Amino acid sequence: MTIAIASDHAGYPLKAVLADDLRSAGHDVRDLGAADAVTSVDYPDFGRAVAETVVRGAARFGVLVCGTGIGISIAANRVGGARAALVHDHLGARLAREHNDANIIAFGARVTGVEVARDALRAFLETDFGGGRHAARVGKLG
Ligand SMILES: O=C(CO)[C@H](O)[C@H](O)COP(=O)(O)O
Repeated sequence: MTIAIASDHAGYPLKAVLADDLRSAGHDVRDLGAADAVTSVDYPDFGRAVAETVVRGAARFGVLVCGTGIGISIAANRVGGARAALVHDHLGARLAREHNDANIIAFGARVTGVEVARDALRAFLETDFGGGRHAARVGKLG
């Protein structure tokens, strides 16, 4: 599937690992930046870019990384139709899909270990939305 990914400078090292994993798994990865870990950039630009790409249907899912994951997920969620979940572990990743139909997963590279993030991303992509009682709730998100 097509997956859009982006980070700021703080998230760049983890983004690079996750993008490699996605390519190895056969996904079409659209890397929207940042270009490196040394040039200081602004996380809202990258959160918005991935969210707009997902919402217009050019990618099925988005992956975002900044230092904490907080700023970049806030930015993504300012785009209507984006449901960005800041995730710290496997269970959160699974439930973000199953309960919230999240279409973007966000990580904090300064707070979440690389292997935890890799495992959480796999769980996110392997889990379908549960529907049922969750559908009306997600509908209320707008
Ligand atoms: O986590 C973040 C936003 O939520 C940013 O990655 C963080 O604020 C960047 O900080 P600095 O410019 O000091 O590297």
